[in-house]
Amino acid sequence: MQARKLSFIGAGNMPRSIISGLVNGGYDPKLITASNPSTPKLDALSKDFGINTTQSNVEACEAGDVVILSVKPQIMAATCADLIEKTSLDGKIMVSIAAGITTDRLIEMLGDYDQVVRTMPNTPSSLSKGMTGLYAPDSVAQSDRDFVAHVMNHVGKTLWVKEDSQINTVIAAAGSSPAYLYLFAQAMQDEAIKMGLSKDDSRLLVQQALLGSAEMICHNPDLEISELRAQVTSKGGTTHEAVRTFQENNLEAIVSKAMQAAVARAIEMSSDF
Ligand SMILES: NC(=O)C1=CN([C@@H]2O[C@H](COP(=O)(O)OP(=O)(O)OC[C@H]3O[C@@H](n4cnc5c(N)ncnc54)[C@H](O)[C@@H]3O)[C@@H](O)[C@H]2O)C=CC1
Ligand SMILES: O=C(O)[C@@H]1CCC=N1
Repeated sequence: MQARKLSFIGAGNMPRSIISGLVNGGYDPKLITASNPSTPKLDALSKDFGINTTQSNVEACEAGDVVILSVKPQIMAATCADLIEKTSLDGKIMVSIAAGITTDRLIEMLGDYDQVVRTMPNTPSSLSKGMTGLYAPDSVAQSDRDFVAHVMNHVGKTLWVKEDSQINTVIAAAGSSPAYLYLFAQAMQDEAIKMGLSKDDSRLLVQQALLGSAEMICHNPDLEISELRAQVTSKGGTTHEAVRTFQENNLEAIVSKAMQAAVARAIEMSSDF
């Protein structure tokens, strides 16, 4: 696929993860520009990945064929208003990674410019183990959809959803979920420390168990996740007791409530911003 110039408006954690995955995956850093009001994050991006940087969003926008709006949802409207006032978007594909900004709202923020793709990536993108959900309105050509997916495929796997609202499910299941898994990992590490192991040894046990379990899911697509669990759970054994404890304490209900809370917040954000 022919390379295009990419610009990131906002240079925080998420764009850094994507840029890291892109450059490490062979994307030419000279084709990438990022903007941010302050310089420390830009300096780090320039030093670590050799990309172009600027403190001007307008300059970054003008440098890109594909412009990835990577600011916090709260300032998306003001950021877009500034861009459309000071420069032309003609011919550009505008991509949002923001949670809780619907595609219709994004088009509105961009002065009815409808060449937009809404995406929802996650931070493991920095290791090219990311998961990105994508949605685009009918106005976006297939070649442009393919290019945006091609960019995000540099940093992991991609999944197109058919409706804008399904991006909220992507948020709950993949955008936010690394934090749930870190919470779980942290709780396990803390308990192993209480049981007498060092912090490093506890972390090693937990990280390798999570990594191996994720790989088991990936490498056994024909097995239900519940079957993988059954393989660990010897009758009358230790796992049975631990899983029974989770289930008696409603782990599934807690996960359901937490995912619903993420979706509810995304919906709330779409009316707030
Ligand atoms: N962190 C995550 O796991 C994920 C974040 N997102 C989305 O990514 C977006 C960015 O999130 P993070 O990178 O985590 O936030 P962050 O807080 O790390 O970065 C925000 C950046 O925007 C910069 N900024 C502030 N005002 C600006 C302006 N007027 N113009 C340009 N840049 C400005 C800040 O200096 C900061 O570097 C959000 O919309 C969030 O919803 C999406 C998926 C996952
Ligand atoms: O917490 C958030 O709002 C962003 C979106 C998904 C992950 N972080």
